[in-house]
Amino acid sequence: MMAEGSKIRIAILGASGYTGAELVRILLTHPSAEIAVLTGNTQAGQSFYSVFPQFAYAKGLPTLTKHEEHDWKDVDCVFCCLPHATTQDIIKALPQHLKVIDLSADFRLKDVNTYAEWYGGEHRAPELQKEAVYGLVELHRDAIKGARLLANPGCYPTAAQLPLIPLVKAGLVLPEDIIIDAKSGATGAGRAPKQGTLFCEIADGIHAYGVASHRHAPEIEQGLSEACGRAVTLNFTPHLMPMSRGILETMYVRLAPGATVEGAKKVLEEQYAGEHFVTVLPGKEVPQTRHVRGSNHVFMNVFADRVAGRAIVICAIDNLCKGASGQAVQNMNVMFGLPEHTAIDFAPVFP
Ligand SMILES: NC(=O)C1=CN([C@@H]2O[C@H](COP(=O)(O)OP(=O)(O)OC[C@H]3O[C@@H](n4cnc5c(N)ncnc54)[C@H](OP(=O)(O)O)[C@@H]3O)[C@@H](O)[C@H]2O)C=CC1
Ligand SMILES: CC(=O)N[C@@H](CCC(=O)OP(=O)(O)O)C(=O)O
Repeated sequence: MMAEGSKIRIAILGASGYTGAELVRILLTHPSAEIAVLTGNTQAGQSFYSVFPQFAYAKGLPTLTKHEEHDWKDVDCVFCCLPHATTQDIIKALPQHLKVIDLSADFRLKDVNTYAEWYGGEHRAPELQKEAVYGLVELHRDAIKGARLLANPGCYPTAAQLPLIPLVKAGLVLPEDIIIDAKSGATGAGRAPKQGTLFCEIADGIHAYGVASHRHAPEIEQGLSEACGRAVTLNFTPHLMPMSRGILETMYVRLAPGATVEGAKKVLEEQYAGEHFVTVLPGKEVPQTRHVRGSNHVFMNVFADRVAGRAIVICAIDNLCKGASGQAVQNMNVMFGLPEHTAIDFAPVFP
C-alpha cells in the first residue's frame, strides 16, 4: 500500500525501446510518479539520454541497467515494454507486491489454445494469464481498478474494439461480416533494427503484411466474441505506412436488419459521451492520424456505404500513445486510484 502523499516508484523494463521512451516522456510530467528504474538489454549500461538524446534536458533519470540487477524493494509499479514471449518469464519472477502493466501481447489472450496457436507455443505462466485484466480502459474500467497484472491492449485492437464493441453489443452490427483495413506507422514495429523498417523498405509506398494471419485478429475477435456472446471470426489486414506514428482503421460492416447508420452513430455518441479521450466526430468529419498524433485521443466516425445495409466505421489513434504507453499510464492511474487523465491530457501535435 502506498503511503499517503508518496510517489509511485516506477520501473520501465525495455526502456530503450519506443514504447519505453514514450512512457518516460509521459511520466516525467506525472505529479504522482517517480521513475526509479530503466532497463535495457543490449543497451544496458548506457545513460538514457545517450540512447534517446531528446531527454538530454531531463536530469536525474536512472542509467539503463539489466532487469536481473534489481531486487524491486523500492519499486511499486512495473511497466513491461519487452518483446512478446520474453515478457512472461520475466513477469513470473517479479515479487507479488508490484503492480505490473504489460505492453506486450503475452497476457492479452485468455484462451490458452488460442495463445499457443498464434504465438508459437504454450504459455509459460498460465496462472498469470488467467489473472491478467485486459485494459481497454473506457470499456473495462471497473475490472482495472482491482487489477494487479494488467494486459495493455494491442495498438490495432484498441482502434478496432473501441468503436466495434459497442456496436456489436447493441446488436446493430453483424459480427459475422466485418472487414478491417488497418494502417500503421513504422514505430509500431519497434526500434530494434530490422530490414522491414529500413527507410527504403517503407518510404514512397505502402504494403499489406500479415494478410489473413496477423496475431491481432484473435485479440479483436476475443473482444467482439465477449460482446455478442458467440464466436466471431473476422478479416483483418494491416498495412505499413511511410510515417512514424499513427494507426488508421477503416472497418466495413454489415448492419443488422432494421439498424441504421444514424442509430449506430448515436450508440457510439452515448457510449462515449462522458469519455474525455474518445471523440465521435460530428457530421461527416473523417478521422485522421495527424489529428491525434502524439496524444491519447481516439477519433472515430460512422458513414453510410453506397451498398445497402452496410456502413463504414473509421477510427484513428496514435500507436505509441493511446495504442501503447498513453493507455498504459491511463491504466496505471485507474489502478492506483488517481484521476484518470493525469499526465496524459495533452493536445495532439499538429501540424
Ligand atoms: N511500438 C508500438 O507501437 C507498440 C508496441 N507494443 C508492444 O510493446 C512492447 C515493446 O515494443 P517497442 O517499444 O516498440 O519495442 P522496441 O523494439 O522498440 O524495444 C524493445 C525493448 O526490449 C528490450 N529487450 C529486447 N529483448 C530483450 C530481452 N531478451 N531481455 C530484456 N530486454 C529485452 C530492448 O532492449 P535493448 O534495446 O537495450 O536491446 C528494448 O528496450 C512489444 O511487446 C510490442 O509488441 C504494443 C503496442 C504498440
Ligand atoms: C507496424 C508493425 O509492425 N506493427 C506491429 C504491431 C504493433 C505491436 O507492437 O504489437 P502489439 O500491440 O501486439 O504489442 C505488428 O504488426 O506486429
